[in-house]
Amino acid sequence: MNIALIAHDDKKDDLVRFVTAYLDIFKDHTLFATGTTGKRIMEATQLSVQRFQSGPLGGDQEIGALIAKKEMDMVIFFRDPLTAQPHEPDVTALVRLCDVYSIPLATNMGTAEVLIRGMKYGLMEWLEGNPGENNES
Ligand SMILES: O=C(CO)COP(=O)(O)O
Repeated sequence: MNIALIAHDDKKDDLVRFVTAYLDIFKDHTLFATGTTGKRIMEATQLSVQRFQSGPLGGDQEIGALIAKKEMDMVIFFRDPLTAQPHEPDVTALVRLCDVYSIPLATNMGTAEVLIRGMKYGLMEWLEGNPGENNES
């Protein structure tokens, strides 16, 4: 599966810890990330991550473009609900595209745990190879 990993600054440590805890799962998937998040993950793990621009410089939109092209299967985006982001419209657009294409999206650790455990037990099979399939028009 193609998985996007994104975290706002105050949540980056949490995401690095999360990815490290589930390394045995993430290593079998193709990972994408916004610039700084991807750098942090690669520094902390042996994982290869395709990095885009930093979020404020367009990284969220680049990941959104992959969703629109049906090339993304899951988004794990640890948002910081307590800090205003200069690129909030980009964040909203990314979340919206996940809804448009029915892409599983975790915006916090609790939901991410459920998604990753779901993957482990094969609950995401309906998605494989068919991102956004149910929104074909
Ligand atoms: O701002 C972000 C998401 O909106 C994340 O971007 P970075 O990973 O480059 O910090």
